Amino acid sequence: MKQISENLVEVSNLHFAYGNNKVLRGINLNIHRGKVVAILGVSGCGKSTLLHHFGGQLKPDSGSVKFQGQIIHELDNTDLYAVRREMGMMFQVSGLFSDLTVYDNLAFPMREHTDLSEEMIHDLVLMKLQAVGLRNAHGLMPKDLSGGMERRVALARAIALDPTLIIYDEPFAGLDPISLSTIANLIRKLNDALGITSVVVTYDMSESLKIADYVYFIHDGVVVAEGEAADMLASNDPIVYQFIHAKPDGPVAFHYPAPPYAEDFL
Ligand SMILES: Nc1ncnc2c1ncn2[C@@H]1O[C@H](COP(=O)(O)OP(=O)(O)OP(=O)(O)O)[C@@H](O)[C@H]1O
Repeated sequence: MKQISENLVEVSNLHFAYGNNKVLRGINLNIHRGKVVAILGVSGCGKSTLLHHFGGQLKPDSGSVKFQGQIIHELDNTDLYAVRREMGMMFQVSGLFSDLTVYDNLAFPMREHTDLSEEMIHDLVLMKLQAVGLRNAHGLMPKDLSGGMERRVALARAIALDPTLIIYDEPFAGLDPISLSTIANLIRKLNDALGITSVVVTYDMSESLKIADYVYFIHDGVVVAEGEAADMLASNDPIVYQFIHAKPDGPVAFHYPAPPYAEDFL
């Protein structure tokens, strides 16, 4: 019998460069089934680039990403398509269709990817909206939603096809503190209620540490620290401390790598 690994996703020694810009320099991390895992790092450290390897939009220069034991970059189109269906995604930009109601935005992936009847889709759409507290907003257009509501609809759409994994890319960006807390709590609640696995990629340390089980800190294309969220909050590790307390000075350099300053003067 095939043994099911505890890890839903395994990233091994992942390297990737855009031309000469080496963004990922040997990332190693695992996403445990059933957990909320946060991947934290400052803007531009390569978080989105890493995520694009999960769905096979980018191919590694070396190393691999495995999803349920399958090496993503070795899959043919049919298998890659099947894997992507198991991954729900929610991005900072909601990506809702502006000319469709909330209901139709949610029904869209179901109509597109399943043979379910309209009656069944109706029940499922309302169930997903209920899960994010917006059942009665089904008739609204995206322009009528607040930023927080729009993010919740996007979340409902991310779970439309009952994914195994949900990937959140900067889910808290641009939200007021109350909406931000609502989204954070929903990420945790949905993860546990639906028995799924969640990856939250963000620069928002405080909110993600509140809801994550495990945390990876990324800097300069490698994992520089990792651990249980509760341990990270109490950690004296200088790198972790600098990240969590947003200190501009510390082991993580403020300056872009450069030769000594004096060398730039003639
Ligand atoms: N399509 C691309 N072509 C060339 N360079 C890119 C491309 N996408 C990203 N980069 C570069 O790769 C680096 C990492 O970008 P990435 O978007 O992965 O970081 P990030 O941590 O997700 O940042 P942010 O939070 O600001 O989105 C940056 O230096 C960026 O300029």
